[in-house]
Amino acid sequence: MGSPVKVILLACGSFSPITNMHLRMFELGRDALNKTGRFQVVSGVISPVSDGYGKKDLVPAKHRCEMVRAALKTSDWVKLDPWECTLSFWSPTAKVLRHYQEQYDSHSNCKTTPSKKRKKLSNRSVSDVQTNHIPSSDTETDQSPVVKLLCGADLLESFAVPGLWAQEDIEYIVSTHGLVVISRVGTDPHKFIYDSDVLTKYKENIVVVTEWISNEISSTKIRTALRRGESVKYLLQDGVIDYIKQHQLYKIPDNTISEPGGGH
Ligand SMILES: Nc1ncnc2c1ncn2[C@@H]1O[C@H](COP(=O)(O)OP(=O)(O)OP(=O)(O)O)[C@@H](O)[C@H]1O
Ligand SMILES: NC(=O)c1ccc[n+]([C@@H]2O[C@H](COP(=O)(O)O)[C@@H](O)[C@H]2O)c1
Repeated sequence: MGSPVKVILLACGSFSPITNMHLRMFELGRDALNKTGRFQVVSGVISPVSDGYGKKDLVPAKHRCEMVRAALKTSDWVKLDPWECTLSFWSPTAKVLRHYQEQYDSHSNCKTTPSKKRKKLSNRSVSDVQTNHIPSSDTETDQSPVVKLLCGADLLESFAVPGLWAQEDIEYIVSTHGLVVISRVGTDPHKFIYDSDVLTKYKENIVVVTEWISNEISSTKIRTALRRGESVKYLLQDGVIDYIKQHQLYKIPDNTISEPGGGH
């Protein structure tokens, strides 16, 4: 077997706030890909969504980035990339993946001596990616890593929500990049892939990882606990909890608490 294809795992999401489950996703994804022997995960990247996404309870990007930075103090291979969230407008995930792939391709090209012709991953044919084509010639072994989307099975299943994803974006993501999907309570990613023609067509590019130690840590539940003044210790990194306390995030603003006997 040739040398494994290098992979960068990219997680896109709100991260409002980043939880221990987000961090665990990276460990599960890296283990699963490396164990196949076909891939070698070289790094992980967290790309928080822009404030322009406008989702409820999305605290400003600067806070979400600081919380990600605090959480990643315990990781030596996952990094924050603030590019997406410094934009004022929302970018579809396909565009985010393409951006990062181009960044890594151009970075790798800069490091290559002119005599070495590098085949750009973005120019790879779909069939190369589909079959996880392992390069054999000297000129090909030096390829830049492939950026794969690391996500929970709920995000995969959101592909079926009418109007949420463009069909060409789904096809681009799964054919050119590939997905690493972490199972989540209440989801059935294998059935979901079976039910979708496009996901079945590119199923070789989708790695489903079963989280046997299932837990339902979600940012939504963390925000609910914080709003109610309940402890979130051991669900978030301590540095993230400190940051939330310091900046008083996820509290009900005083002016929304009803006056006794009055409206808002
Ligand atoms: N408990 C979990 N198990 C598996 N995947 C998860 C889990 N929590 C989050 N993820 C994944 O992390 C990624 C980033 O998600 P996001 O920041 O939107 O988190 P979330 O907890 O789902 O947020 P929210 O509760 O605010 O909707 C998504 O791909 C999501 O599926
Ligand atoms: N059409 C799209 O590209 C599309 C649609 C919905 C969510 N997303 C992304 O999924 C991630 C998670 O979003 P939610 O927190 O709404 O589940 C975000 O990064 C968001 O940008 C992308």
